[in-house]
Amino acid sequence: MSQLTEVAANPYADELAAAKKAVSLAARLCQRVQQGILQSDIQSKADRTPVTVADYGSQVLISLVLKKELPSHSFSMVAEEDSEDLRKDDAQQILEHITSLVNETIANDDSYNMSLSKEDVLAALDGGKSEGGPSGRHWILDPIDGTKGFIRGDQYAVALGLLDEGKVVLGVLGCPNLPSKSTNKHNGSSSGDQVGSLYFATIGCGAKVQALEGSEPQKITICSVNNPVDASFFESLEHSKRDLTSSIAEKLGVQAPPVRMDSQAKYAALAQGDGAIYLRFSGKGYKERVWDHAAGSIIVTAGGMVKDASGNDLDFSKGRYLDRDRGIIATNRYLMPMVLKAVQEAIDEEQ
Ligand SMILES: Nc1ncnc2c1ncn2[C@@H]1O[C@H](COP(=O)(O)O)[C@@H](OP(=O)(O)O)[C@H]1O
Ligand SMILES: [Mg+2]
Ligand SMILES: [Mg+2]
Ligand SMILES: [Mg+2]
Repeated sequence: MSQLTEVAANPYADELAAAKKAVSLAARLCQRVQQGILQSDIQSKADRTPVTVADYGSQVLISLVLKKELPSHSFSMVAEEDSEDLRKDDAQQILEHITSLVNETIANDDSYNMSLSKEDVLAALDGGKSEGGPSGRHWILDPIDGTKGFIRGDQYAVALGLLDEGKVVLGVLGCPNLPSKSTNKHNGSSSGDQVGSLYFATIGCGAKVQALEGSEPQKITICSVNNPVDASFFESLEHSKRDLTSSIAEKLGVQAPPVRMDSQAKYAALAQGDGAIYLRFSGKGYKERVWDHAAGSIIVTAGGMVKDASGNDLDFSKGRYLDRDRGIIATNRYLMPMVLKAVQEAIDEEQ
């Protein structure tokens, strides 16, 4: 397809190009930090979850690139991180470190001739405070999803979505440690597959993958397994109710052991057919955030389905939290009815 035809066929072509550029640049910063991560690069947030210099740096770079690439667009972003902790007196050193990481990443890429001050960094972070909602356009950003995996040296994802009138219309997932075909050995490449991929989808245009460093995009397809006995399932390594997911798997007759992986890399792996089902059930009372699912879910729904435990589509139009019934299930259209039935039975038994 010529570039002109592609632009005509995809109303979000400009936004997609900008989002891919932003995520690629942020992923480069993350890769550099992950290779030599130190204890001093990691902080604990008020909710006791970890955040690193790379989470902050990634969010700054992405908001910067989106503004530079789409100067005529109004800018609203719902993002995970903010500047509050970095404005404290004891955070000056880490703020300086983030600022130099961002400036070095920009300098190593020939696109922009600019240098940010610490104040610019703080202001860029606070550009992510939008509440989103049902009207207008809002970027949804998780600058590093799976921070715990990132710190451990495992899977993580840079996840950027676009919400338009309450619907996710575009998603880009940068997965620096995910092989683009087999994720069975998800800590590295075992079969010569490309490691480090950019997955993306725009509404109605299918999902594709390309190398993070740039290559011709390839279509990806979700697996077509229709017998759960032949299916395998993904779950979170850190946040999964394993008694419930194993009960669901047992009811389905799933034989393979669960594949436990951090971050929205699970959505990417599912979308490229590495497994058949993703089950996400976390502890009671935990409210899922939109940035943990926006990009990943549109990459899966290009060929498959993502539902809550009652079989409803996820509703991203309610602000920073996802409005949903318990649990999130992603799979192909053949398995979804069977998985939903098993989910209901397992939940009923649990009560
Ligand atoms: N108790 C909990 N239950 C479910 N998810 C949680 C959680 N605590 C944190 N999370 C979310 O789980 C995300 C990671 O996904 P996964 O569990 O699939 O690796 C985290 O994203 P961040 O790492 O961006 O903070 C965080 O938002
Ligand atoms: Mg976090
Ligand atoms: Mg996250
Ligand atoms: Mg995060």
